[in-house]
Amino acid sequence: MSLSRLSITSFRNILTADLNAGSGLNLIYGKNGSGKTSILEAIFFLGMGRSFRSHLSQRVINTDADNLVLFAQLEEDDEQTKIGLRRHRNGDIEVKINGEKVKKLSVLAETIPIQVITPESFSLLFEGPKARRQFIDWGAFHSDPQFYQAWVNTRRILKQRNQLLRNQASYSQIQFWDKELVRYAEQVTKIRNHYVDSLNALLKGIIKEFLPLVDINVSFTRGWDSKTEFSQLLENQYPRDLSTGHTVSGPHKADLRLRVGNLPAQDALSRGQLKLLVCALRIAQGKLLKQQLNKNSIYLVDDLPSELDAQHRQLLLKQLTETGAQIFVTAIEPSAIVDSLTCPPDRMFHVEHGQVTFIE
Ligand SMILES: Nc1ncnc2c1ncn2[C@@H]1O[C@H](COP(=O)(O)OP(=O)(O)OP(=O)(O)O)[C@@H](O)[C@H]1O
Repeated sequence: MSLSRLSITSFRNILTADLNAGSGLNLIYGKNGSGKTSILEAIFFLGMGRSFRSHLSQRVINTDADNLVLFAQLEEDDEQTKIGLRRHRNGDIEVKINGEKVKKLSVLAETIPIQVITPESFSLLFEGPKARRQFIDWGAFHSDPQFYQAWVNTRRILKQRNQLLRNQASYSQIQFWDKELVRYAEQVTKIRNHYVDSLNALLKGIIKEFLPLVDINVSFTRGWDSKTEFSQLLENQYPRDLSTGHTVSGPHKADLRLRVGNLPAQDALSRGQLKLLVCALRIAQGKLLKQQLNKNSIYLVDDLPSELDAQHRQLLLKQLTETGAQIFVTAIEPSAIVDSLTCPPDRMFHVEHGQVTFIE
């Protein structure tokens, strides 16, 4: 899977741009504020219907426009897929795949599996468990078709349960929902657990190359005490849930634990090492998807050179290119990437004041 054509209209400072991308490494370079990240953000927006930089999607629409328009042509084997997206300032979003209107944005994510590595990717480790859970769920979503609906159902029931708790409902009223909650929560947990197990096998090899001297351990925690059945836990914790007004433990608290010896990874590793660990996690995800579904991810790597020395830059680019996936990399100076590659980039684009130029 690769994106052969990308057309951007009224996205941040890009008024119009047309890129014919290569199926390998695409280098996007330009000065600060020129619009490099905006190109990656536009690709991400096409895959997710939202930005990776801002929760407020209207912020990505160019200040002088009412809506933004994105179009992409994807190639997989001999098949072509055309995706069009229009996002209005009032929040309306229209998506078409091969001319057909699409209602659920999850169809976009299924069509374009996207991996993002940005200088902010550390948040995967530093922020609360939400970002790490999203990391697991990206893989669970792609690797098991049952996951999405099971997770949607879990969240829906949790919401209803929490509403009842806030209304001081009796345990017998809550119990009705708990039966269904347990069923979906167990399904979600099983898929997540299985996914992290499969990922670990690949991850070990990648981490060994990136951080050979560090003993990193990655494990899955399901969101409640490992010795107690979920149904029992819900019953035991009812008084506490009632007093807090929400379900304290459950699959919505699942996490990925990253440890170096006895310490959390963020306390034991330098910033550069943390960046490499995040990259290793993302590369492992891409490789696993390729193994499981023979589907390539698209990697968006913003400001790749930052925080990395020349040796690790080289190593990261080697690992990324070896995945066989299409890669979009940004840098201020092209030499920061070109000098770390064993062969020239597939395509190069220069960005200046939102204008994108293909460099022959
Ligand atoms: N909605 C918008 N409308 C118009 N311009 C915008 C909008 N949002 C952001 N910008 C501008 O678009 C520019 C593009 O920023 P972007 O982050 O893509 O640059 P960059 O090349 O990645 O820079 P850096 O190297 O500093 O990360 C910025 O100058 C920003 O002020």
